[in-house]
Amino acid sequence: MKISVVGTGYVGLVTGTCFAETGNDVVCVDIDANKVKKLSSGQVTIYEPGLEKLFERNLKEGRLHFTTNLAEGIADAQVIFLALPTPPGEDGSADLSYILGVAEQLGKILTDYKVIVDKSTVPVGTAEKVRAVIAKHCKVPFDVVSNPEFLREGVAVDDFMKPDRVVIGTESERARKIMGDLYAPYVRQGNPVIYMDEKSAELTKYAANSFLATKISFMNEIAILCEKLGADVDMVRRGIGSDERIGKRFLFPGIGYGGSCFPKDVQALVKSSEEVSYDFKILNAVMDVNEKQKLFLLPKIEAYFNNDLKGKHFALWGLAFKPNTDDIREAPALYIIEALTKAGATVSVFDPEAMPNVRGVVGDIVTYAEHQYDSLENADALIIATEWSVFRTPDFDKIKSSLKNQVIFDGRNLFEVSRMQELGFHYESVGRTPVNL
Ligand SMILES: O=c1ccn([C@@H]2O[C@H](COP(=O)(O)OP(=O)(O)O[C@H]3OC[C@@H](O)[C@H](O)[C@H]3O)[C@@H](O)[C@H]2O)c(=O)[nH]1
Repeated sequence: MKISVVGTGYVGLVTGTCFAETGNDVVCVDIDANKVKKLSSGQVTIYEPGLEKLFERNLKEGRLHFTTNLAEGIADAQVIFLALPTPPGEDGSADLSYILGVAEQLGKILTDYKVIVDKSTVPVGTAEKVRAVIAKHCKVPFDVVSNPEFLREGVAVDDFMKPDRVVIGTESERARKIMGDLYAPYVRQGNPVIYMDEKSAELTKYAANSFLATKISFMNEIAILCEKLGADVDMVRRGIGSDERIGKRFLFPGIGYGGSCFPKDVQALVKSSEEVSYDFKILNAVMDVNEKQKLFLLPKIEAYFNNDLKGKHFALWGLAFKPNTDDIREAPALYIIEALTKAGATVSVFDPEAMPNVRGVVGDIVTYAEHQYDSLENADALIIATEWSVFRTPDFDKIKSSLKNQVIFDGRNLFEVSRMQELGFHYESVGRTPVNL
């Protein structure tokens, strides 16, 4: 099929590349001429494991093209995906100006039937707005479909190629047929293509992310209780996770969720609820819990250093909001850096991918270690904020010989408490008994 994808950010580039991978002819459109030049010359503009190989192959085999010219980009397309940013506005509601701006242009240039697909995360009622804007100028028939994306950073290619489900929101039989044909290669393993109305599809995306965020905040509160009651959150997690009604995934406590999706989507859903005079109590609590959880380790660190962090030096392992991405948006590590430096401490950081992005945000208020063990030099303690696999089985002797104190504050429960006891570390984590030396 001939596909056009407008917007080559995270969702757009993964969507375009993965559609080309099953033989579709894909033209990606972006207003950023510099980016289009890079992409056309074979340079992938995001860090995403596994994407580069697919991208290079489909570019080389002529199934993937890039242009800044919208009319050229959609000319032969049967389906046009809108993968444009919907950043939070001042009040937390989603800013639709990019999507409606492109819809306006499409209305003026459509010359034959097209399916226009909202791929971005958009509030309920957006498909209706997109249709109205296009219809203002357009003389030919078209359909608007809501097709939310559920891919996760770090495993985006897998999530797209083998989705748990595909959600298609439209009443049009014609559009349902086209979308069904397009996604058939991705659901061969039997996962469903779920057809529904637009509004339900739009809300499905927010509800999915908000439910996962709720699950995480719930487990983080259980972790707090475990510490107060002397229970072990890892045991509780296994005890409840083996109940199929609860499920094992997204039950890991830690220092809170971050990223470009959960914080924004939970806030946007609360905002949409307020706009219809509904107080979404659970999600307000989820946001509140998560805000506090990002600094969950601070009181532990302050208590260990007698509430005086002035002149203390910390090593911080992990900056990205989660492993396998260089994304630091709403990353708990940034909040920890801010709190420590405000308290007069210094921080030496290490992350396998995200240091350039952090340097762009906080500059030189921290030092950037060449290697994870370099960050430990003369540090009073090690803090862990992201569960990169490279941190999972470190050289504990090297840690011991580098740190001033054998002290680790672990925000992602990487290590076994009993092992840390054996190794002679003072070890504090999330929802588990601390090892006090
Ligand atoms: O058990 C868990 C799982 C996740 N998390 C945290 O939750 C946050 C989100 O993790 P995800 O893997 O979902 O991150 P992503 O933002 O890439 O994906 C999320 O938003 C985009 C949607 O399309 C995805 O479906 C959704 O998972 C991370 O900060 C992670 O550290 C936990 O704290 N505990």
